[in-house]
Amino acid sequence: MSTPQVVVHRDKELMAQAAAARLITRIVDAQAARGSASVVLTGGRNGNGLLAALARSPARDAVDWARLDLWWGDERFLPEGDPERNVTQAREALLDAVPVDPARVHPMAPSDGAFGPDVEAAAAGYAAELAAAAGGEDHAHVPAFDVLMLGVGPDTHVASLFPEHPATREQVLTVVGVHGSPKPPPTRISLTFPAIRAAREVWLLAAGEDKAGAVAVALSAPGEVQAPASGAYGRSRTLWLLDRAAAAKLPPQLYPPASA
Ligand SMILES: O=C(O)[C@H](O)[C@@H](O)[C@H](O)[C@H](O)COP(=O)(O)O
Repeated sequence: MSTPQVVVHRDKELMAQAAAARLITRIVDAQAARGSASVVLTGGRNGNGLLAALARSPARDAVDWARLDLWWGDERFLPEGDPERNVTQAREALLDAVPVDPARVHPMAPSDGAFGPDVEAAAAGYAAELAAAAGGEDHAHVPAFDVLMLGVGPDTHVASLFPEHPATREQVLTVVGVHGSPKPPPTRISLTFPAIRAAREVWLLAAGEDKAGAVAVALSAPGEVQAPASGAYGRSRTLWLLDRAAAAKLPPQLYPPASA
């Protein structure tokens, strides 16, 4: 379990730009070291804001897009192409603008796909895809993700792991169906904590004053079922990327000198 690091940026836009630059560098380093990289994307405004900033970055094509595996931390269980799906939004923000290898882009199933409306079957299908991509030395039957990104909800949820929900308690399966999500739509697919914690690095993104309470709770009162973001950590790094508004309620010892 890696101790959370906190980096605070002036505002939401700068946080997205700085996080995008950080992701480019992390991918380039992984590709230089191992010939490929593996990243888990998150939905939500901050996750998509990062992707949009990356699309505009002058360093964007330092990434070898054909040698990048892209996965999702969660997905809204909606029909293919629905504008509310995380993969739809990721494609609009970045993926349609870069030459990714379609075989290495791994969206979670839509509700009108191969598994039909059976969200548990769709979750099991994604778990099988992850297991097939895992190497022998990998943890939890998922690939050794270089970076797994997570937006943080105002209730401290990450992915589609909501406080006190069954999916948040799952300790065996790597992917589950989620019903009755407090954040619409109600039905989702989500990685679980065993899958999240198999990542080398976990980056949590939060901007805006509506996240200040969640950030302070998650970083000071660990209890992953009550505050799921507190249970999201990487094997070698856990990084909280915030803007000043989201950091405003952090205890002083956790609030570093505000970065640019
Ligand atoms: O499918 C989703 O909605 C996301 O994966 C979800 O976990 C999101 O990241 C958080 O709710 C934060 O969303 P915002 O960044 O929009 O606040």
